[in-house]
Amino acid sequence: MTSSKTSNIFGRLDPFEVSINKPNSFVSNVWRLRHWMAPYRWRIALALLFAMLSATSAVLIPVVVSRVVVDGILMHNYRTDLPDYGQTALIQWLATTLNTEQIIAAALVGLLWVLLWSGFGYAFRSQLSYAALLGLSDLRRDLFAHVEHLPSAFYDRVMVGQVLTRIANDIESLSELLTGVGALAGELIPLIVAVSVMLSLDAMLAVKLSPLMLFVAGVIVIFRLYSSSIYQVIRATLSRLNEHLHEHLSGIEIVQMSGREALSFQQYSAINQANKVAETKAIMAETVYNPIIDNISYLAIASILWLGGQHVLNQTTTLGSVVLFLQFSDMLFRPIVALGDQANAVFRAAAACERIFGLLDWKESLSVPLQPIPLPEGLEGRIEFRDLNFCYENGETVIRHFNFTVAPGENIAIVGPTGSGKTTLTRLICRFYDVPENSLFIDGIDIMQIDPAQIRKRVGIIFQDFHLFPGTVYDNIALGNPTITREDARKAAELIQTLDFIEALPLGFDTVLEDRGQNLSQGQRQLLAFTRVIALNPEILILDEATASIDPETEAAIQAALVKVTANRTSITIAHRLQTIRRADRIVVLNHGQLVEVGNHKELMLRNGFYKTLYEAQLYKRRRENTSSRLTQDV
Ligand SMILES: Nc1ncnc2c1ncn2[C@@H]1O[C@H](COP(=O)(O)OP(=O)(O)OP(=O)(O)O)[C@@H](O)[C@H]1O
Repeated sequence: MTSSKTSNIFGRLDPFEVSINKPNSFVSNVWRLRHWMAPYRWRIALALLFAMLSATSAVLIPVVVSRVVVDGILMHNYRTDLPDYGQTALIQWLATTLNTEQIIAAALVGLLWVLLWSGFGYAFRSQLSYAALLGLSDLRRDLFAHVEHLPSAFYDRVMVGQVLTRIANDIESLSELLTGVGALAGELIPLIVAVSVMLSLDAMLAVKLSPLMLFVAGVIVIFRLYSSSIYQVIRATLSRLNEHLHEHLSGIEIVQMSGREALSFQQYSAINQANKVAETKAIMAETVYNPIIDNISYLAIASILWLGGQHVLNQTTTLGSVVLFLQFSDMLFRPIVALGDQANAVFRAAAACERIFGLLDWKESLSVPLQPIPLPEGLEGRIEFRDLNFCYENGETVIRHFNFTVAPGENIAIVGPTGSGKTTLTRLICRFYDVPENSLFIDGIDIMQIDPAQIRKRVGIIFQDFHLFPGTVYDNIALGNPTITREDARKAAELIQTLDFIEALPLGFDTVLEDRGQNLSQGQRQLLAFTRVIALNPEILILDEATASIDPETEAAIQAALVKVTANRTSITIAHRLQTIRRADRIVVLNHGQLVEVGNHKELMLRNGFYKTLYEAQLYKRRRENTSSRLTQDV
């Protein structure tokens, strides 16, 4: 029995198609971030404590100036009914202790609060940024671990580049959000402290000023709603510009060969123009917005002088309190403006959260048996297809009623026109996809009852597009498998006749392969791919057109080595060039996913069927190519 394939929360949608317009999802997504931030909660708590201490110090600076210096020292108006948070007593004590004037003591205490304000502010920001960095680095690691285990079917639909940019860019957006929220907390705490001080000094004046704050908040909200749509267009056009650049530069030779430069230029210019229009709108909006915000703060100063002045004349407040209100005006507006400035980061983070968690929640996986049947120690290598039908996600059946048995140790070749299903068959044996139960067996065990990881340890495959990882030659042969020693790698290289070329490299097996083996020739890269699979010593070997890009001399060496490695080992070779598989025990001929003929080369040629037509067509094509290349050389 196998566990059923887990359904995903977005049905058939991809995580990158998920709309961000899901009410409440942002709040719940941000709330979910606590899972990654929780290990750093003490650091966050410490950061918040520093923020409070910084805010308190920030508020005490104006208190010293207004209540002690203006009201007390300059106006001699010591009103004990108004709070001064112990500053008058502290300054008087300091003046007596230092035997100095009160104004000097006030300046020293003011300096102390300035130093504490900046010191605690620095400690708050650094602790919070570090906590965000650690939490998001854990999230990035978890995301990578998750995408690494998503099955091939997922990557058939979603481009790898898309996953990469999502992991990089979306985490960056979250980082902006977390540090932005931290910065906001750093502004909001002084705001709260300032408002409570203002209410305790002159509640009426504070209430009279509140409509102005609401007006500022309204202006900011309207502006940010308008600008967010512009910034969305800017982001979309920028990423399309990048995509266009990437696609056209990576295929620059094809673009130039097919004379597509002008068309490509036109397309790029059109997106660039759309970006320019949006950027211009953004510049216009910002140039109107910034002076408005600046002028609003002057309006606040004027309102405080006007309303506060009346209170001073009525003797309901002191001059020092008005000075304090003036000093606080910046503290009141800065958080509201900062909140507006963070709006874009919040919109970006909302989309990023949606995609990150959409990807993390993507539960697509291969069916894994609850109690897998272990593969026997020494695998015979019998592969049995019983009326196998298979279709990819798009629903079209690509393998139809396929019945065939590969005997232990047999060397099979699969041939057929392009798109006939050759590669698909080999991918099914490697269990990159789920197949219907009781349709594919290895050594008599239904492949759906075997743990996929087990299968991949016992089946070696050389893909058409083999992949070399950053690292040394040895790293690329062993691929982190601790059971493959250097000696194994050496033996494999010897068998496949790659030892000479590896030892000729500057550091032999320790030579670092730059940029996916760009410092090797195509043939050398393919030889390494062969060495890798032979070092693994798999019981079943699959070769997908693996000799396609090797020069005749290297190919001859490989063919000789292959005779050795395929002896007494089940092997399946997909080869487009039919001359290379003439020695196969049996050749399976596929057409439109169906088995049309089976037999060895001789038998199939005698049958005068589909294989013979394919073979002769290829021979004819090859002769024509050779003739035309000879003619070109003669000319
Ligand atoms: N990942 C995929 N998702 C959807 N359809 C696919 C996928 N891979 C292959 N196909 C389709 O399945 C069919 C068989 O493809 P397959 O690659 O197995 O053929 P092939 O015989 O190996 O072709 P070629 O000789 O060109 O490599 C084709 O119609 C192809 O378009």
